[in-house]
Amino acid sequence: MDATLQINNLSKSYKEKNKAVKNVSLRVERGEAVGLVGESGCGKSTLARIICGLLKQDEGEIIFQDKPINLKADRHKEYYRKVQMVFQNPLAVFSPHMRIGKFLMEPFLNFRLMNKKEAWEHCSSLLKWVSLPEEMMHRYANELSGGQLQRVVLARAIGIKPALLVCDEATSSLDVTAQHDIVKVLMNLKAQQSMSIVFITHDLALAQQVCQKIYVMKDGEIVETIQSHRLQEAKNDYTKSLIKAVFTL
Ligand SMILES: Nc1ncnc2c1ncn2[C@@H]1O[C@H](COP(=O)(O)OP(=O)(O)OP(=O)(O)O)[C@@H](O)[C@H]1O
Repeated sequence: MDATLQINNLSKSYKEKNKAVKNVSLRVERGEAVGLVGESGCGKSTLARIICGLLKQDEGEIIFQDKPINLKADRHKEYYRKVQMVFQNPLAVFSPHMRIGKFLMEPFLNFRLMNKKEAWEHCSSLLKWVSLPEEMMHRYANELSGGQLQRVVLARAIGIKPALLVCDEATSSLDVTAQHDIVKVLMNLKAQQSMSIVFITHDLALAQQVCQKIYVMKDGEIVETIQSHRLQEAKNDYTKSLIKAVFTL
């Protein structure tokens, strides 16, 4: 398989936190969904922000579609299009009085991928893709629920056909039904497109549902890599404790 993303020996410290990410290596194949699972504070978001080019690593290398990433160089615009991110809180993404249509159309117009009419039509069809009615193009963000807004965010991210989608606790703020809707969209995506997904969560059961492969992270390090269907064969004690917590529930 071709790798969409290869990370080699990545480390990052903050002034207040030495080695929030320690010597992390991981690989995401084309069309593969990979889970990054660990408790709060283990470094998942730091890693996500580095992958998305929002933060610079101290050490290590990111190879995207066979080329090392240097975001200072002229490839950054292309990178920001090819790598899309969905964060935990959709409310933080919208200003309340922004129309959904305007929000959805923005990247297509900014990247000059379409004219206004084409973008409108394309975005209306994206809404259908995430099971929202087309008339929502006219609605304001503050008229939608958190789950509906997150589906809009997801529609925009996948609409420009990124090679890599990074979901950082994208379902954590949602109720179970809304969470299920988002997972359904991701599963459909995986089935229909060759997009790769990095799915970041503290919820091992959810990661197992969405991903083929899971990286377990603790205190900034990857402590185990395991295929989702082989979770029961986990060797690392921390992974075992996460599994036990799921089954206790
Ligand atoms: N901007 C920052 N400045 C200083 N320390 C930070 C900063 N961002 C994160 N940290 C610290 O780095 C460590 C890793 O944080 P990070 O947010 O990456 O973890 P996480 O696994 O995503 O946790 P959560 O799920 O709670 O967001 C934590 O100890 C955190 O306090």
